[in-house]
Amino acid sequence: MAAAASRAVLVSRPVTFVTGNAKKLEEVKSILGQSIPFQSLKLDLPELQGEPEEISKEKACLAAVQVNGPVLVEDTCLCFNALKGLPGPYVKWFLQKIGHEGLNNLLMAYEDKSAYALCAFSFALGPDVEPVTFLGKTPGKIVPARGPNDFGWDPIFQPDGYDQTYAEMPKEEKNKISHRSRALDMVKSHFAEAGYNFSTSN
Ligand SMILES: O=P(O)(O)OP(=O)(O)OP(=O)(O)OC[C@H]1O[C@@H](n2cnc3c(O)ncnc32)[C@H](O)[C@@H]1O
Ligand SMILES: [Mg+2]
Repeated sequence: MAAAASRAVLVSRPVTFVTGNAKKLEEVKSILGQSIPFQSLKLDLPELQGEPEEISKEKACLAAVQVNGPVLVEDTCLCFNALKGLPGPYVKWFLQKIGHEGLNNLLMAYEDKSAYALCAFSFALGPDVEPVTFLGKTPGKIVPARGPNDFGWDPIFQPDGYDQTYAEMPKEEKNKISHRSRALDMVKSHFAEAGYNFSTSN
């Protein structure tokens, strides 16, 4: 282990975090701080249908071709246990079409309002390199919207152990326990173990 940590792997390009979502980028910046230097690229990548891990991996492959270098992407899901994990990766379209109230109404027929937020980060060193994926999960429940409406489904997701929704929490609090920060903890460990040393001069 100590040997792995002391081995430096020089990578001639900086890591690019590719997303079309400014709010995700804001959170990733504040969670990573200076721990992983990265640049960002605003691109709305096409997304396959399927399991979160596969969608995320495929996004990384497409991003690596566009960037022609190391990329980090993520795909976020909101999964309702009563609906066997749906809407999951399709929550973006549900949110756009039926909103917070519609998402709550999907659970009207069920007593079980439990849900989980899931983030699948994928990292690829470049095109033609198999991406690695890191999953972060935060359990909670779906509630009628409370708090500022500035990021996706934050107002209707109340994490377990809290009486505030993600939207009502101070950002630093959400970032300590969120699906995104849990997945990024694993990304950080992976980078530390691999000993990557990314050039930031590109
Ligand atoms: O370009 P990408 O990175 O794909 O950005 P996106 O906005 O398309 O994001 P996703 O495909 O991952 O779809 C996830 C949906 O969930 C929303 N979302 C993502 N993370 C969230 C979070 O932490 N809290 C609330 N909503 C979130 C996001 O706005 C989308 O509507
Ligand atoms: Mg997307």
